[in-house]
Amino acid sequence: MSSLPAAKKGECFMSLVIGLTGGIASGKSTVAKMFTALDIPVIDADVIAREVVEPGEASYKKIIEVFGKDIVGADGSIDRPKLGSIIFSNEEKREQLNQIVHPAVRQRMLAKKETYTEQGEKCIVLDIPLLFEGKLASLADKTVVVFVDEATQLERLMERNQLREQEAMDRIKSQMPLAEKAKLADEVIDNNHSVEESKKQLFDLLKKWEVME
Ligand SMILES: CC(C)(COP(=O)(O)OP(=O)(O)OC[C@H]1O[C@@H](n2cnc3c(N)ncnc32)[C@H](O)[C@@H]1O)[C@@H](O)C(=O)NCCC(=O)NCCS
Ligand SMILES: Nc1ncnc2c1ncn2[C@@H]1O[C@H](COP(=O)(O)OP(=O)(O)OP(=O)(O)O)[C@@H](O)[C@H]1O
Repeated sequence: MSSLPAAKKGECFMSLVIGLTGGIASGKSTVAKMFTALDIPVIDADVIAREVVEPGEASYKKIIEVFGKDIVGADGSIDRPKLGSIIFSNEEKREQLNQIVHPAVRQRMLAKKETYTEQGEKCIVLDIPLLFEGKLASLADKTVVVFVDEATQLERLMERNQLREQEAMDRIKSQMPLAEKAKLADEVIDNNHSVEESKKQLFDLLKKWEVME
């Protein structure tokens, strides 16, 4: 099985843009890797959100203005665990951070998407945890939610990030409930079971959308 080849230069062509979303630790990155393995480009909002707050970036300076110098670690970069512990338990602070970071993320994601479209990619994935919260669904032709029930989400999040239950619940509650996201999506991948089962669901979808043979 393989993904279809990119269009030739100059060929009249539209990319299928898939918005991949879900909740924290629901399995977006796990599914994103399946796209990458098919040579389908994935633009990851979490990666870009790290890039735009590197020292020297405009968002880095704004974060220090709002959250103070204490938010900078010994190496000069933003202390992410510290910033996380502030914003996941305080909605007002979270909103302040979102207002600094999200416009920069959106701009950089759009530029990358444009580049892939110009290269003639048949399918492009935007991996955006806050696709619905940030009203970004219009960037995609199709939306896919990676779904897990809350107990599984909590267990996987605590395990992966070594968090206590309350800290993990704060992070889960800082996002739109996954069941609501599932209702808004075009398609849902049920990731409560094995990774192989999720892969099968993804492949069925890609065949339906004629991205895969
Ligand atoms: C708070 C920060 C410093 C914590 O960094 P950390 O390295 O611990 O986590 P990471 O960035 O890998 O995010 C992990 C997950 O947390 C969730 N998350 C991150 N930011 C937010 C937010 N503002 N609101 C709700 N959920 C969020 C997402 O599901 C994300 O996949 C960081 O997440 C951040 O800068 N967030 C603001 C930017 C943002 O909204 N990023 C999400 C994609 S645009
Ligand atoms: N089907 C599965 N079975 C068991 N473990 C899984 C499954 N899918 C994902 N995981 C594990 O659950 C954790 C969360 O998965 P992943 O990192 O893909 O989620 P995510 O949605 O990208 O998270 P985040 O939004 O926080 O970046 C990881 O430790 C991953 O290995």
